[in-house]
Amino acid sequence: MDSSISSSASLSPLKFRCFDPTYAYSATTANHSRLLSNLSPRSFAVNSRSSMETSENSERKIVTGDAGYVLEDVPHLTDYVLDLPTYPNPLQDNPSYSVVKQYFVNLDDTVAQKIVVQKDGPRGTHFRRAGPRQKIYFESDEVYACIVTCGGLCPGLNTVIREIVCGLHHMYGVNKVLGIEGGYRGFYARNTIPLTPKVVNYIHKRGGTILGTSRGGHDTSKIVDSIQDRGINQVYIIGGDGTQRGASVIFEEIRRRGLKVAVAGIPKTIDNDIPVIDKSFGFDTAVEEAQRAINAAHVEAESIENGIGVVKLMGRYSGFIAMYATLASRDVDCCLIPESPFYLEGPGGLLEYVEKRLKENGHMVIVIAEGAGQDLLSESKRSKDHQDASGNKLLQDVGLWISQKIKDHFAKRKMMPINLKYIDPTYMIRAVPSNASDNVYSTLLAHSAIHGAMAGYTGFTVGPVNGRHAYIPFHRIIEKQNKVVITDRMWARLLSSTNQPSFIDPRDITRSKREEEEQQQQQKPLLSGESYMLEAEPKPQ
Ligand SMILES: Nc1ncnc2c1ncn2[C@@H]1O[C@H](COP(=O)(O)OP(=O)(O)OP(=O)(O)O)[C@@H](O)[C@H]1O
Ligand SMILES: O=P(O)(O)OC[C@H]1O[C@](O)(CO)[C@@H](O)[C@@H]1O
Ligand SMILES: [Mg+2]
Repeated sequence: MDSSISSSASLSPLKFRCFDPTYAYSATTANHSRLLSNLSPRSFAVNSRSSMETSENSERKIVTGDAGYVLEDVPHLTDYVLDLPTYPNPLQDNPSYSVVKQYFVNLDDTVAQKIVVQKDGPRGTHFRRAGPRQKIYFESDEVYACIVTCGGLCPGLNTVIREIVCGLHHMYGVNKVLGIEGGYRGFYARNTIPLTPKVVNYIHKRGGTILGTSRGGHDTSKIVDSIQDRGINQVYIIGGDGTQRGASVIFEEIRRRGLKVAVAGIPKTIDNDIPVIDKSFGFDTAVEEAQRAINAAHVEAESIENGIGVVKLMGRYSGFIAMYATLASRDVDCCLIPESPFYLEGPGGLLEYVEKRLKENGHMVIVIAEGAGQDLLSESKRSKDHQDASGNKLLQDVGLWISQKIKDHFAKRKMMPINLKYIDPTYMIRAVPSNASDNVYSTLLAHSAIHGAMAGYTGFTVGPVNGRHAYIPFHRIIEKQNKVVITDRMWARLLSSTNQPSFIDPRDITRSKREEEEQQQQQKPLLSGESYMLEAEPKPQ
């Protein structure tokens, strides 16, 4: 019996559920049929809920247990490839690792998404714990891996590349790793780079990605053709939400073709906008670097009468960098993020607050995330929607816009001369090498991805959930974005540290809370099993 099955089967009593009828095809094939034959036929329940946005065929492997326990499992090669042989994990003979007690992850280990629980509350969603398994599905000399980086830059990309190459080599004796140049389109339109531990030895000290990156150019069948033609059987895809969507489609096509190819996603996003995981690599480095710009803005503002420093930071839809840099700095008087609407004119508006701060303090610092206030800009400039090659909305420069608005306000009113300095460090923050903690974090992500692929898991993104690395099915990563919740304590801490007005109409707070509650309600059936057409019966003991 293969590892995924034994692990699932031992979580008894179990209820197997899926959300898409296409699951039936894999359930009746390969090893899963053996597992399912051990369960009551009624335990196979189908729900009419629509499948995820980008991959219509996506299946969801849901295992339920006692007390509202739910495992949102990831696919395994044995779901659709028949009779795959297994091999002992070479790590057990590795001098560095073999001394570790219980080095291999217990097949039943799962990681809880919700760790604050009540006595009688449901245990909630869990994910399969990441880490090395005793049995693996690839022999060392059989593996032909490739790595691709897509989307915008992020500190730590080179570290992840380095650690995939070195991890595969040192832990599993894999020598064939190919770097795909220039993002997804590199699979079919660019050269490849053979990657060895020697080639990647020093790359973690450099910013960017040695492989290059791009937006757009995702042609699924050409990409999978290239994977198939080259004989690649492990695909490591490093990128943000768009990239993970692309990875999900690639995985679906690979499964459709029945290929023994593991697809592992490593989440990269400087904006920290990927849900489920604790945080993304490079985020700490970005916040640290952002603080240097805030310090400069503060020094400039403080040194001159009525000085105003404006710093624009990245954050297209999520203002995490701005929020954390502001909280860390304590020199910021106002932080504006996409999640928190604001207005300029009138009582309680931004301009009134700027006047107040200058009168009280003689200077002020404003941090603004690039996605903040875009509705105001669009109104004033009547701009058309422009998109980048991946379909992401191109933003207007809110930093320049707000600086001009503040200048115009004080000029018009002839009340006090101001000195405004606008600093835009956005790309400087992205292009630096990762700091020490992001380097270690990136290493763990790379290793978790390798262990997962070697153990035959596929169609997953790896990342820490409450501090423990887990394998998360693609659909959970791409179904929504991680955003700052402005009704949470962290944003309240920020408001209290800057003393800025919340700029929010109390009615908006009520609406936001209601939306959150509704969202939780929508998820409830998944946790409690209420919406399933057939209720599963526990396996007879
Ligand atoms: N829905 C999708 N289906 C297939 N491919 C996609 C999809 N969305 C995006 N991609 C591809 O993923 C790659 C990266 O996407 P995108 O430019 O949005 O960056 P990202 O991965 O979200 O990173 P970031 O936004 O953090 O810079 C692009 O090559 C794009 O074509
Ligand atoms: O200019 P580029 O490379 O398209 O990237 C800009 C975007 O990439 C990000 O860094 C990540 O999504 C955003 O914060 C930013 O809007
Ligand atoms: Mg993105």
